[in-house]
Amino acid sequence: MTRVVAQGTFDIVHPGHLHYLQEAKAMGDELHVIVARRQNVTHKEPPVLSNRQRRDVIAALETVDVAHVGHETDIFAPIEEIDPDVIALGFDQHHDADGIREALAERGIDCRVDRVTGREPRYDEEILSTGAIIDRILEQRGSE
Ligand SMILES: Cc1cc2nc3c(=O)[nH]c(=O)nc-3n(C[C@H](O)[C@H](O)[C@H](O)COP(=O)(O)O)c2cc1C
Ligand SMILES: Nc1ncnc2c1ncn2[C@@H]1O[C@H](COP(=O)(O)OP(=O)(O)OP(=O)(O)O)[C@@H](O)[C@H]1O
Repeated sequence: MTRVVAQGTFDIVHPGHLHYLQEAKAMGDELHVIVARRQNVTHKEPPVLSNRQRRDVIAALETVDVAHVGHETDIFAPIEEIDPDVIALGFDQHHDADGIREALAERGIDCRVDRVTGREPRYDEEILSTGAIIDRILEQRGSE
């Protein structure tokens, strides 16, 4: 049984997220998803939706076996608990795969780190970024 971990913010789910989670699931048999805590999303605008709401939506997806709200301070604490065989990084996740491999080795966690592919829009109106969906909302509703 191969256990895979995926992670991200997942604020307003879109088909790019579905692609990521499907590819991550295809790397093994059981998919766990760590949903980033709002306080740890510091490299972009923090999510609009709460930790729990984002976790609950991800948990309801068919590809996902278990969804967890991430740890407050130590991103490797849930990894130690889940004990995955593979960590699937998203195509544009800012984390450095080698840095993660080093941190895993220091903690004695035996786990592969792979990156999944990105997905391009399949039609004109398809929006594959939460930030772009929020921009569209502000554009269309912001002045109401
Ligand atoms: C292996 C791994 C484990 C993570 N675990 C946590 C965690 O426990 N808690 C958390 O808040 N964020 C965690 N994160 C960070 C977020 O999932 C995420 O990468 C970032 O904060 C959100 O940015 P993104 O949606 O652009 O990837 C983890 C990231 C990685 C790569
Ligand atoms: N178009 C896409 N194709 C493949 N994976 C994607 C796509 N969009 C997002 N992902 C993946 O989903 C995971 C979570 O992404 P995240 O929650 O940061 O969404 P986002 O839409 O990229 O957000 P934002 O637009 O605010 O940067 C990341 O690993 C990311 O690589």
